[in-house]
Amino acid sequence: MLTQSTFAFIGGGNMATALIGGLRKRGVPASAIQAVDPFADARQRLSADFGIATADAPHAGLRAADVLVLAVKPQQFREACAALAPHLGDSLVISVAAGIRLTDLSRWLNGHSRVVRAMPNTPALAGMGMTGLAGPTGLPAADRDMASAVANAVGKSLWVADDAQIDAVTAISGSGPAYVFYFIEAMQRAATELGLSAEQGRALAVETFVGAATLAGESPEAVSTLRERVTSKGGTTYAALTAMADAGMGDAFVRAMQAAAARGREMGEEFGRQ
Ligand SMILES: NC(=O)C1=CN([C@@H]2O[C@H](COP(=O)(O)OP(=O)(O)OC[C@H]3O[C@@H](n4cnc5c(N)ncnc54)[C@H](OP(=O)(O)O)[C@@H]3O)[C@@H](O)[C@H]2O)C=CC1
Ligand SMILES: O=C(O)[C@@H]1CCC=N1
Repeated sequence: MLTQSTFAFIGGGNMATALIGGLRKRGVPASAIQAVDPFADARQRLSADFGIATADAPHAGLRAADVLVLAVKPQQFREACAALAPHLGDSLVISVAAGIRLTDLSRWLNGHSRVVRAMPNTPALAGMGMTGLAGPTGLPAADRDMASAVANAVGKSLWVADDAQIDAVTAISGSGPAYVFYFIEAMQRAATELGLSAEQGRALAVETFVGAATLAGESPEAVSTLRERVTSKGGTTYAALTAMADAGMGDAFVRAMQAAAARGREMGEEFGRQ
């Protein structure tokens, strides 16, 4: 499916780079991918890394794209749609922007209905992304399959029932890598305070995340059971988890994700009002 199709990216930053890299790895030829970005450095990097054609503004050639991926910042989104609209053909349009609602995306593209809202994450750069997807009622099955295939080129994906749930996906897995990095940083700091080097701390923390996440992914057991199995009675893990509970970390963590989801909804209002 992917190798028979043509792709255009509007915005050539982090997310576009991850997705273009994934498509190339899946065998999509460079000649089937193009990108638009006003930033000369971004264009140069994309041509050097992937050998794809780039342009500084939307143009008639975009009509030929089977799939158009909108990967600009939410603040730049409406303007990017306005510039794209005169050159939009019948492409499937996939937006990866946080907060931007499907109804606004469609409205800004003059009622275009072949639209999908996607929320990937930066592990996509390592081919281990997780992407949430939502589409309008009546989205053709072929468009759903294509959006899944694009997302799966950089990892895994799941569909949610409606657009609003993408704000929840954003709070959990879209922003999620930052929470993991935050914990790795804290573990690294603790390691140095406990007499290990920063490099040793990083290696221990990273491998622990990789190992624990792999175990949780492979095991049919509840995650709480996996946690309990580490926690020997009266032992070190119990001491650590008690300190975390005393500090209210679990609740604080849930509140943090509620704040992220609320910000996503707020961005939808803020940028969708225009
Ligand atoms: N980073 C992340 O973890 C995730 C990000 N996202 C979403 O992905 C989107 C892109 O994020 P990211 O890749 O990190 O951002 P970047 O800033 O890396 O990339 C955006 C690029 O788009 C360019 N641009 C600005 N205006 C236009 C325009 N009108 N037409 C074409 N290109 C334009 C920017 O140029 P310039 O720099 O000159 O403005 C920049 O090069 C955002 O909407 C974000 O919400 C989704 C999931 C995760
Ligand atoms: O912080 C943000 O708004 C974007 C969306 C998910 C990750 N980064």
